[in-house]
Amino acid sequence: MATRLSAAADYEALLDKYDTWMFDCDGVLWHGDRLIEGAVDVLSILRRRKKQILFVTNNATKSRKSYKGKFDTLGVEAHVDEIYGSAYAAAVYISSVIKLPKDKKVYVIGMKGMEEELADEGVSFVGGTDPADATLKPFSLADFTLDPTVGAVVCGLDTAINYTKLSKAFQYLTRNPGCHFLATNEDSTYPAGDGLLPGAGAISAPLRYALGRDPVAIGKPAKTMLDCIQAKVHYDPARTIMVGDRLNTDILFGQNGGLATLLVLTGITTEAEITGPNASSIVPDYVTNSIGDLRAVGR
Ligand SMILES: O=C(O)[C@H](O)[C@H](O)COP(=O)(O)O
Ligand SMILES: [Mg+2]
Repeated sequence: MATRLSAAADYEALLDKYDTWMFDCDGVLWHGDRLIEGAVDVLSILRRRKKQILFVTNNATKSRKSYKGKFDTLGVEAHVDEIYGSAYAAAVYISSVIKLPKDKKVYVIGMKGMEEELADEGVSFVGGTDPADATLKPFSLADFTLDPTVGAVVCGLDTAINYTKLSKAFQYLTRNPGCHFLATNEDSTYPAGDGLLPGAGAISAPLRYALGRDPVAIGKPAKTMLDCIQAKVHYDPARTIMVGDRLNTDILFGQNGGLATLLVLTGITTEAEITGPNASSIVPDYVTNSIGDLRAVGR
């Protein structure tokens, strides 16, 4: 049963209990480019209390560096080594776990962030934001030359998705022997500034259906994301809390990692999913309406 936080003492107790605070981003800190009320104040309270802060997002559209730019633009203190996105985790997985040979490359369905993280990891890639793939012309195999050096396809949120990209990825995954099929994350929806949009999971779904094969998913709730953080940061799981808006990614990720979990209701998960007859089997330790509620502890 989740503990519903409400009194100032509830939030004060949470601050006493946890030293490391992992924050999901979309739906917790912001919607698109619009900060959620109180987010900046709460982060500065945590910093004043000398808490360790990490940002853990499944959004693969930005690299760690470009997320740092977003934080700066929004006036939120953040340091690159505090930011862990699924594009970074996917690039590290390809370079350090799969150990893709240097003469191989990745076919990217995704945006600039994925390309930047692959480049930072020294992984060659094709596709992504290449203008040649950004076409609504019918795809013809007669015009396509298979690149035998493509050893992996990585699929993330791509707001310029089209039939050409899906068809090229399909060719590599069916014709290049051993070609890895990776998804940065599988969120079904994305809490944008003014409402819900299809998420990264909705981008890889056509491929998994056409292939009859599931990708290796890198982001939350997968342990891969936590492995990526643990390789860079020391924290005590017993004194760490994951703050998120989605039960089947953020909260499950925290539970898989032995962390405490705080669900906020400013993003994907609704009240009906945590109470009543159809409540999810994924039960957070704590629930509060918004991250801004932690301002109750005072400065
Ligand atoms: O569709 C996606 O990729 C995700 O919904 C989105 O990026 C979620 O990001 P997060 O809530 O993990 O910050
Ligand atoms: Mg979120």
